[in-house]
Amino acid sequence: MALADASSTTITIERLNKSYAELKPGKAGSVHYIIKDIDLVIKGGEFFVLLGPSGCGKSTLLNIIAGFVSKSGGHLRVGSVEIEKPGRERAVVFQQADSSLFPWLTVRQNVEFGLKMQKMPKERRKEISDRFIKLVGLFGHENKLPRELSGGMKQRVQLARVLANDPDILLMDEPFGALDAMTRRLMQKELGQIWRETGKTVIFVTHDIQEALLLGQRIAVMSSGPDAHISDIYDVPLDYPRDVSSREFFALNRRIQSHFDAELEGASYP
Ligand SMILES: Nc1ncnc2c1ncn2[C@@H]1O[C@H](COP(=O)(O)OP(=O)(O)OP(=O)(O)O)[C@@H](O)[C@H]1O
Repeated sequence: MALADASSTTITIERLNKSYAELKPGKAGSVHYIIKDIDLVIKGGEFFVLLGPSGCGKSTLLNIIAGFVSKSGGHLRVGSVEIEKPGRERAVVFQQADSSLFPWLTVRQNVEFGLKMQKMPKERRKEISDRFIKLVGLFGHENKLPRELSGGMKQRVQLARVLANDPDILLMDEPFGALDAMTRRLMQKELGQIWRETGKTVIFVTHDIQEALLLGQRIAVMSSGPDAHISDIYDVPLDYPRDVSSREFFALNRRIQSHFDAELEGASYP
């Protein structure tokens, strides 16, 4: 895999808004903002984490970057190109693999799907799928159908398929949220290694502070919605692989936790 050119994969977000028409009685005709006036620059090659409480708008922001959801205002550029729709340089790994895998295709056929669409010759496709099937630890399972796999294995197929397509930008929406603790840790390690090897830009959504600290170079904390915005950005100046038991890790964890505690104080569900 070639290292991506950093400037062409820098993501620039300016005063980005997403609003929907208000449906509550008495408010018809007005709009409510899910996210409001978000400004961010995510550098090419960066591992960037979006951290925030459930329902704050993380997936909405990620889906706008993916081009699946339209923005209501502001700007979003990859390199110098304004983004309005999905593109091959961006790929999404979803929280649930089930909705993204083709149930009638084997593991190998799922991984090779995008390459086949590009009309890549069979031998080259096999070389690539072999590499990523091995990388995610599914060697020996390549002829199984999704229904014959565990949840964690399906999630790994999804990751292998996305990586096989070699996008410059990986958009990951709580991709390990449904996995057991051990598989989750393994996948986090694999992802960290892949990122270090390839220089891809990664935007990783999570609500887990420890996961954010294990993976991210920077962690953007989103405020709880409505009108969600980036309330703070933390640099994580720790070497990889990170040691959860180190004093620095623990201190950062506590700092971010107290950020949330302060936000939660006085907050209530609508
Ligand atoms: N099509 C829509 N119409 C109206 N409101 C929507 C729509 N899609 C999402 N929302 C609202 O936007 C808010 C943010 O949702 P989003 O899925 O982005 O949050 P999230 O931070 O990813 O949550 P979680 O961590 O639970 O997945 C929620 O209040 C949700 O109800």
